[in-house]
Amino acid sequence: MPTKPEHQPGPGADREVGGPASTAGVATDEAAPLIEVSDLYVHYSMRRGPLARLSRSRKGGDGAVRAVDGVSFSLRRGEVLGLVGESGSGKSTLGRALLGLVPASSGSIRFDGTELVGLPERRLRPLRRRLQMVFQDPHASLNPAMDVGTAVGHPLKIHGLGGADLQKQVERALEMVGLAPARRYLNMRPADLSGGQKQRVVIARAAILDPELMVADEPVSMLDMSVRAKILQLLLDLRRQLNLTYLYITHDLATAKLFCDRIAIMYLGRIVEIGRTEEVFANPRHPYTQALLRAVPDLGSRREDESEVVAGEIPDAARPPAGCSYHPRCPHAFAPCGSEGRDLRALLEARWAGPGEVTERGAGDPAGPGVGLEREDPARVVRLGDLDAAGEHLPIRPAHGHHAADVLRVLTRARDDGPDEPLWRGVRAMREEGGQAVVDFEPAIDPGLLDTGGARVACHLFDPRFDRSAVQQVS
Ligand SMILES: Nc1ncnc2c1ncn2[C@@H]1O[C@H](COP(=O)(O)OP(=O)(O)OP(=O)(O)O)[C@@H](O)[C@H]1O
Repeated sequence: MPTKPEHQPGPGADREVGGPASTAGVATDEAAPLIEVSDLYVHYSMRRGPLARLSRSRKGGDGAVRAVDGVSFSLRRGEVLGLVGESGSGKSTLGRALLGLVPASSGSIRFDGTELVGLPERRLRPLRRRLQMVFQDPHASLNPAMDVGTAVGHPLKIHGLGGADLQKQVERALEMVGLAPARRYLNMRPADLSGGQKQRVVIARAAILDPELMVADEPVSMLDMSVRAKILQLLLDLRRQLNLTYLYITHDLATAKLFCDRIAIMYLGRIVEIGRTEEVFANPRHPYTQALLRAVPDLGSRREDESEVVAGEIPDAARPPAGCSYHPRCPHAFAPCGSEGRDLRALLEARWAGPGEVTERGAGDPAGPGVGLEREDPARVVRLGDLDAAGEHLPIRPAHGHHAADVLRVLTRARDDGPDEPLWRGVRAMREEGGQAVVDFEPAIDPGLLDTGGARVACHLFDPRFDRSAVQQVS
């Protein structure tokens, strides 16, 4: 059973069909998107093995890592789209899926009109020449025993394109990536090259096939600062020379700003914001985009508080949060975003880890009724494991020796001490029923990408169906 409802698009949450400069709708080959991704899911099954059992028993998920969880976008020819997000957001998986390196679980990837999902390997093989990837670590991408000339010529041979002029093509490719004169490099091995030179060889090896789409997965993040801009410039030069289209995968917004026409911000398998680079940087809309931008020192104009980066950790993709996946970290989360038991548990545990406080012991407390200065360990009163259950109505059993009223006391105190915690905006009621405390949450609604007149954003703050007044008071 999925732990999260399938994507429920909000109004205007139709597919992303090309950037603002897109000529979608004009019936020419130039105007047609090179890549069109629709409702793509890539889940890694963890059905077997001890890790899967642990994952299922602890978290109650279906055991699948939802690495890409309903993604739609398109890419025009010659466009550079940046895919930005923290580690674990699903960027690499999405990039690999476009090239058929990991199988899609469902959805569609149309490349120049051909559906790639479900295409048999023998029909995918000829297309691979047109789809290339550059990885983060040039050292790991090259065989240390293979000289540069052989490495760069290798893909031509594999695709049966290595004719009599193979050597000339290799030299041309090397010179195209700035390794000139090419003859000087042909017999070198990776160990003879700097990091930047190695990445140039890797790029030459991809470019020699005259590809149309290049997925560049963190292509400069392992290089010295001094060469990063040069490699990015090289990729831009190749775009012009070869009419290349790029999907540029990075966690680094500063390079994305330099390199990309459009930016897609990815969070836990979803695109949460997509728009023209200038627009996203000048007016970030999604709270996650805003937090990412604040965390980039180079983009200091938006940085209000040194300590304010993206709070908390990216959640487990095997069991994404209810509603908006970003809600547990979002200071603006409100009723529809999806408060749930896990958020309550995190809040109680954080309180317990905080400074001591005056607590009132209930009649059933083993220490006897009274008042004391101590840390209030919620586990003494509440069966914390009950808080891990999903659903709008959360029954919570009192711990041994306690009553439902004690549980409600703990919860009420937590709320009174921090009424502005976004979690409480999603709590409709706390009540007693059949000897248990029950927390009723507001229904969690999964946000779809909404048109905001600039970027498209998956955030309920931009959905006119919802009353944001509770949020405005605190933001
Ligand atoms: N082969 C795999 N089997 C199971 N889970 C995987 C596999 N590859 C990636 N994952 C999981 O899928 C999710 C997305 O990972 P992915 O590498 O695509 O993210 P990313 O944003 O590219 O992160 P990074 O920047 O660290 O590479 C993560 O939870 C990751 O642990």
